[in-house]
Amino acid sequence: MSDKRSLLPKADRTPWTPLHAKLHRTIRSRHLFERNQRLLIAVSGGQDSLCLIKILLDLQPKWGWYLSIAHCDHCWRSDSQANAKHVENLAKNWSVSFYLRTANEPLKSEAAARNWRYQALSAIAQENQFHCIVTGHTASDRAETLLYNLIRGTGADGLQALTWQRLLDNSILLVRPLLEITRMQTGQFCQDFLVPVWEDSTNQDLKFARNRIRQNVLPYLQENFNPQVESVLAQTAEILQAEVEYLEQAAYQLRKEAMVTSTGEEGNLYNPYSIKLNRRVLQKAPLALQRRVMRQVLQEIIQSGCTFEQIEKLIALISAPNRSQSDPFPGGAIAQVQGDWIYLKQL
Ligand SMILES: Nc1ncnc2c1ncn2[C@@H]1O[C@H](COP(=O)(O)OP(=O)(O)OP(=O)(O)O)[C@@H](O)[C@H]1O
Repeated sequence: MSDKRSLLPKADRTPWTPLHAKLHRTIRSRHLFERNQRLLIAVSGGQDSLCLIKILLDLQPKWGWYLSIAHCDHCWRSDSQANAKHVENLAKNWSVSFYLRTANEPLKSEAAARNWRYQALSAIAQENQFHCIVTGHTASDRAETLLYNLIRGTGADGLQALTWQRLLDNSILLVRPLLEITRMQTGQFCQDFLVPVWEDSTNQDLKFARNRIRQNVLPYLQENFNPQVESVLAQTAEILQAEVEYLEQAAYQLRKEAMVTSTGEEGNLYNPYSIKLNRRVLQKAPLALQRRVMRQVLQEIIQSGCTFEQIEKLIALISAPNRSQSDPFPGGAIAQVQGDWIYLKQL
């Protein structure tokens, strides 16, 4: 494995800007990266990820990172191959190693494309000893995600969905260092320093909900309610992130307590076939934590997301008469009250 540092010749570096200073500060204060770390940067060719890689290349001499670029060709658009070539050429110009993954067949939906992309990026990272994948999600993406999930009804967890760091399935860390920088700022940066952005034609396509939020809803809110709507929504996501983390930890503790049997023996937290919850313990807890415990438990037995109604059915059992039981949940499990306990069983 070559460990040639990706170091831009001085002439190719952009001058130090407030955006450089901001990102440098964010990385340091949030401990996003360490010195000399190997970082795999996911570059679509759009303004956000190009701004990201350009600034990271400029910061590289201070941090000693080894930077590489990964691009995923979804085969979605007629120009996707040309897009990939464009990113490859930029990587070559910047003397950065480049990894490409191409989908075997066109991906049908945004969600399918995203899933495939994270799998592809993880595979590249794993094969090439990167423990960290870096994406160009911005404060604007955060605001859009918050609005999108609010409309879908995901609750606080969905509203804080774009976090600074997230562990992917294979223990590779996904890091999003641009969450305090808006799309307006990345666009201005690329324009000022002639960064050749590849315009993604699907960004204009209003058949995608996210584009309608970006192009119709947010400008409307900006004009008619609050010119700073994007920043305040991103800030709300930041606040919610800490609150959700706190509540999830508290719920985990409560669940542990509720699973301890009268003999002091601990129920198996991870075995969906042996879940029993103590109603006396749950009755004393606030509703917010009761709901989170029930959601954690349900997700394990259903093996996917659960609905508000399903959670509320379980909540009702906390104070229901003895022998009450729920209707079967998807997958066939039911919940049943036996004295102080709620048992969750596969039928
Ligand atoms: N085809 C791709 N190949 C590699 N990384 C990608 C690709 N598409 C998106 N990403 C990564 O995911 C981030 C967010 O993706 P999203 O779809 O919101 O961005 P985009 O509008 O396609 O492009 P950009 O964020 O670069 O302007 C990007 O900033 C980039 O880091």
